Amino acid sequence: MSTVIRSAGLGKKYRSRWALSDCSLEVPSGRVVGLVGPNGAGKSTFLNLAVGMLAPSAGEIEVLGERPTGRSAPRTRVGYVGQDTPTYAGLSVADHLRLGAHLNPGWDETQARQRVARLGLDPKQRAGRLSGGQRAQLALTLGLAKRPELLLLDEPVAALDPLARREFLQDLMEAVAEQDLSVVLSSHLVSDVERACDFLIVLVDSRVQVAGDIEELLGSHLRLTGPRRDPATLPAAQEVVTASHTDRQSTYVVRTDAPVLDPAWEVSRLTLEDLVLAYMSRQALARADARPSLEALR
Ligand SMILES: Nc1ncnc2c1ncn2[C@@H]1O[C@H](COP(=O)(O)OP(=O)(O)OP(=O)(O)O)[C@@H](O)[C@H]1O
Repeated sequence: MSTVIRSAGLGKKYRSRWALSDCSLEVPSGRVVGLVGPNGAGKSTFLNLAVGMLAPSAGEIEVLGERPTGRSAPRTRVGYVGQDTPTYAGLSVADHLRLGAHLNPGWDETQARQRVARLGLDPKQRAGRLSGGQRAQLALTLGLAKRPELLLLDEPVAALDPLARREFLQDLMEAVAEQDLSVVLSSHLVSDVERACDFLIVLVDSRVQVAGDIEELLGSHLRLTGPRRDPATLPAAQEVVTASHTDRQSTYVVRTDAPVLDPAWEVSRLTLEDLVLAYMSRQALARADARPSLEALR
């Protein structure tokens, strides 16, 4: 398996506050990676470090085998579309395509033109006169036509209407299949991740909570419901992600590779949303310093 992003102990600090801390990851190539987390979790910070717009305060990051801020940074091999869908207000759609062709050795003119036509964007229209969603589409078109090996997208679909969003994710999956492309996209929407992604990173409070192949993660997480039970009595092979209790009943989300043999438990699988929410609420509990003791969670 080759790796497109590798980070070890990566961190970024603003004054005394860590925007990203202790991030150690290996992102495999040829995947569409969903980077999910609440506002302020550190998603943009991670993407900015990967594209070389920020330098780490701690640890290191390699993208396509190179340091993103170094001399041999793979700038032409990495596409990036930021949250603010960067376009030049005074330039027309056609000007943007010309600029893209000028700046990028691997520029795919046909793809860019076809996409602009399919989206119904007027080549003569200035970017400043496009709607927010149209500007986002233009920025995404530029990102794809660059034909990067790795495409980093920060909230790419936030400004798009539901149909446009679905079509864009479809385009992305086709590009991955046809162009030998890897993608990391940040999103608040688990439904988008579910539709397009096969690898998940959950980031909360500047820390990676869980990362891995989505099918494997869904296969190794279970919900156990049964008679009320203290977490200390669970087998060591069952890592507790979340726990909640009523007077008589306990519900755990556990990570385990071993089968659950205890007949007292009703065992069920998680949806991707359940999984993401479990890791988010675990971190929220840790933040509130409410360890999952039976009393605290009553
Ligand atoms: N330039 C900056 N100066 C100071 N703090 C910053 C700066 N940029 C980001 N931060 C802080 O770093 C943390 C992580 O921010 P980041 O933008 O990476 O989060 P995010 O997960 O992308 O959030 P969102 O989903 O809202 O875009 C936040 O607490 C934010 O306030």
